[in-house]
Amino acid sequence: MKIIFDRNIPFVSKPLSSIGEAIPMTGTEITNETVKDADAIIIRTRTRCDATLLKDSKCRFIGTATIGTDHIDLPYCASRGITVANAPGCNAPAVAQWVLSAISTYLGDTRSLSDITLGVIGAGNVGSVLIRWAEGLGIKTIVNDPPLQRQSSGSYRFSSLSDIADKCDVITVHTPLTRTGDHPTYHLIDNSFISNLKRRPLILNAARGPVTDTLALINGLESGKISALGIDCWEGEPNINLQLLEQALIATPHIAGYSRQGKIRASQMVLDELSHHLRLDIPLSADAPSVAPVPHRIIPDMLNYDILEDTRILKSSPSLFESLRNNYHLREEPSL
Ligand SMILES: NC(=O)c1ccc[n+]([C@@H]2O[C@H](COP(=O)([O-])OP(=O)(O)OC[C@H]3O[C@@H](n4cnc5c(N)ncnc54)[C@H](O)[C@@H]3O)[C@@H](O)[C@H]2O)c1
Ligand SMILES: O=C(O)[C@H](O)[C@H](O)COP(=O)(O)O
Repeated sequence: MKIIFDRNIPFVSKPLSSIGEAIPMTGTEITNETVKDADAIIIRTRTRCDATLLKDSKCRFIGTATIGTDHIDLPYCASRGITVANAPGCNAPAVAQWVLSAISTYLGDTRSLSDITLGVIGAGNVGSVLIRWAEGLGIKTIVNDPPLQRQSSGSYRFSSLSDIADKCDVITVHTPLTRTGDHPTYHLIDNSFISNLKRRPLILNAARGPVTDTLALINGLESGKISALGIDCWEGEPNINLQLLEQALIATPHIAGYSRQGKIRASQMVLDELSHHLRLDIPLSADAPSVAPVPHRIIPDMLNYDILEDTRILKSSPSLFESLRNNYHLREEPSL
């Protein structure tokens, strides 16, 4: 059994070595040539899994230690009988921590959290933790999620995007990146949405860069329709738009989900899925300490994340985008 894994995924090396030849590689070393004779690969968002990578490979399992799967050509994998597993929700609390820290930083001492209305677009794993924590902190929330609404889930009172544009002081996106289907999210936040904003909101993107249109964000800031931006996910990463970087209040190198707990959960989830795929009697266990349950509610003191320090570092060294991610100190999530 040969398994190739991204060397930046913590806590998997030992367990994988216990079941076969486990080879660590950087995301860019994982190529068609190197995966040809691999049975399984364990990757991050930095390895694009499509025909170019997988053609003529014997790989039948892809585990991505991430929430997002937009770097994987799912139809192609299905057509080749390749099982794909991700880590749903693994780092949702870390992203919620990033959003609430961004909002606190934006408000400073001038307004309190209970003064604002937060628009959450996408109420899945990340959005739902964020909504619960935000409401516990006294923030009013307005939720938009047409696919969830269509399933007539009773969890939220759903609103339209135009309601969000009308009523929100902060707007944050937590959708997958999709280009097809009934509700595509590519450039969901575009010139037309921004032209309808009524309250000069802070706009946050810790989902995927192309969910917001970079030029529309810059125009919105310059025209005064938007009062500030917080960007963790960028179009064209790692070659990000330097004007957007300069103008954003919060600017981080796609590390909103980078908590110690999130990484442990992600590693354990992909190992569980690999165990299932291989029908191992004893599931693989991540070589990591256990993680406390996610708190139902948090208090402001539990946010304790200096998002401006991460912003300062990226603004001073944008060309190090990828290396800042690879060497990021893993944050502690809010915990009781
Ligand atoms: N910045 C980071 O480090 C980081 C970390 C984790 C996840 N993410 C990204 O955050 C996003 C959300 O992750 P998640 O785990 O909550 O995903 P999820 O699949 O659990 O939830 C996404 C929600 O978005 C909704 N949605 C889909 N299309 C929509 C549309 N057009 N308008 C409104 N809502 C729509 C879905 O119905 C779903 O409820 C993903 O893009 C993921 O890749 C980023
Ligand atoms: O999809 C996710 O889970 C996040 O975007 C994740 O934090 C990206 O992590 P990476 O690919 O850098 O490990």
